[in-house]
Amino acid sequence: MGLFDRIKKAFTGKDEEEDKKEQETKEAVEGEESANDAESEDSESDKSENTETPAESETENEPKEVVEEPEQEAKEVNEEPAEPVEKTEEPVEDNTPAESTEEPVETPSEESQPEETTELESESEQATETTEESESEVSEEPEEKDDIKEYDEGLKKSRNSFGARFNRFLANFRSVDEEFFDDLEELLIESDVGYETALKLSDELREEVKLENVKKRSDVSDVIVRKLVDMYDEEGKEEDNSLKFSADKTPTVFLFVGVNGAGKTTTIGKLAHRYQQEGKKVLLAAGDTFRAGAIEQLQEWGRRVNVPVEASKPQTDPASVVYDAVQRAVNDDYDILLVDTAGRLQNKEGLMRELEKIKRVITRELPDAPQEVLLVLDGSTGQNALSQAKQFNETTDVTGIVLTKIDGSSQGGIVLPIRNELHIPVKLVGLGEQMDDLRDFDPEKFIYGLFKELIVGSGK
Ligand SMILES: Nc1nc2c(ncn2[C@@H]2O[C@H](COP(=O)(O)OP(=O)(O)OP(=O)(O)O)[C@@H](O)[C@H]2O)c(=O)[nH]1
Repeated sequence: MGLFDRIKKAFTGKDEEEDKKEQETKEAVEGEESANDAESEDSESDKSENTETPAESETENEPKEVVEEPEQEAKEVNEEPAEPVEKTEEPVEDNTPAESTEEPVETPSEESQPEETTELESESEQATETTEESESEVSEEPEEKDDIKEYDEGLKKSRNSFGARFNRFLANFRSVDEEFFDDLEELLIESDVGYETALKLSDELREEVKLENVKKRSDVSDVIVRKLVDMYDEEGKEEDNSLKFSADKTPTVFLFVGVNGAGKTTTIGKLAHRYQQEGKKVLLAAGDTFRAGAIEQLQEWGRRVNVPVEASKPQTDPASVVYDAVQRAVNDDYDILLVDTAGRLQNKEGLMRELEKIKRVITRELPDAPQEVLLVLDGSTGQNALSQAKQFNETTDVTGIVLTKIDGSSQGGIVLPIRNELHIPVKLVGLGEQMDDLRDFDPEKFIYGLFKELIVGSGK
């Protein structure tokens, strides 16, 4: 089952096939009803014969109920989107292996990442065993529920912005012709799904739309959103969104790169808080010795979350600060070292050389480190974030992306080209400025947050 259907089934209890069947039943019933009406108009005497035939009167009554039921169900789901959290267990169950089973069992990551995995796995089991009871069970797992809610709220602006564009596009829909595909490409490019993705999608849709014989507005909407969601799902089959940790007792090192103001220091502060709360020994390294104030900013975060910072004077060689930090992390048995770096130097080449040097220093001391080179991108900058990612990726071995400032941004759709065109996994998402506002990236919840009305409400 594709992601579109998994989300749909999770929130409405039925997939596209079931939906289609109901639609057909409904149309059949309506057809039958109008045929019956015509018959009864034709002849008053026939009317008595019809009502006497039990088989016919049954078919007239039964399907009517089938049609009414789902409509009501869908209404409820649309009105209270955050409620059916228990139902999200199903898509998560389908996708979990791709995301989390690859994590090495012995690594410390077990303590952070798999917390969710275990929770989701046990939820899945419960789901198959006791679907009826799960509503009350979910209330005992507020963390999961809050997580969905945060994605839901954080992506509201992105969702509304795409939804508004999409509705305008649908309002103009007359028939599936060349103008339709031109408008579709424009819509997708405007919506930041990425140029290549937009063209690929519209090409694939040409075929699919023909095959599926799309005529109605709701069909068009369904086919487009399904394709968008399933293409994203498909492109991510090999993607591992979990953070990697040291496989032995040596410290794990995460190196943070990205342009000024993207949110590196804030993300480091949030992560330090997370691992500190989990009982890990965390050290920060102030590797941005270039920007005035950057060291103090990191030290301020260190004080807030009660984590030490290895720092030196401004303008010192950042590689030497990082060297000191690695030595300290090894000698004092730290679990995690988070390294801040400069977002800008005199020129791009200089910056990239500096990053390479920092990386070499780390690897010389700890051959398996850094376990992650995390590129921090300001998610609210849309296409700009995408081109930054392309540039960084050309010169630095980026292992994952942190997408910040998704809260209040209308550019959440940027996750689509990041995956479809760059193939770098998003690993963390910033959903606010506070220390708790950082989430492990969950592609399914993110996609639900982006398109929920268009998926859940599709075909209605
Ligand atoms: N709303 C929101 N704001 C964020 C988020 N992450 C960071 N910010 C804000 O973005 C601004 C810049 O963040 P920094 O962490 O200083 O960015 P930086 O990449 O370290 O910047 P430099 O130190 O200049 O290289 C700050 O005001 C943060 O509070 C987020 O997820 N959501």
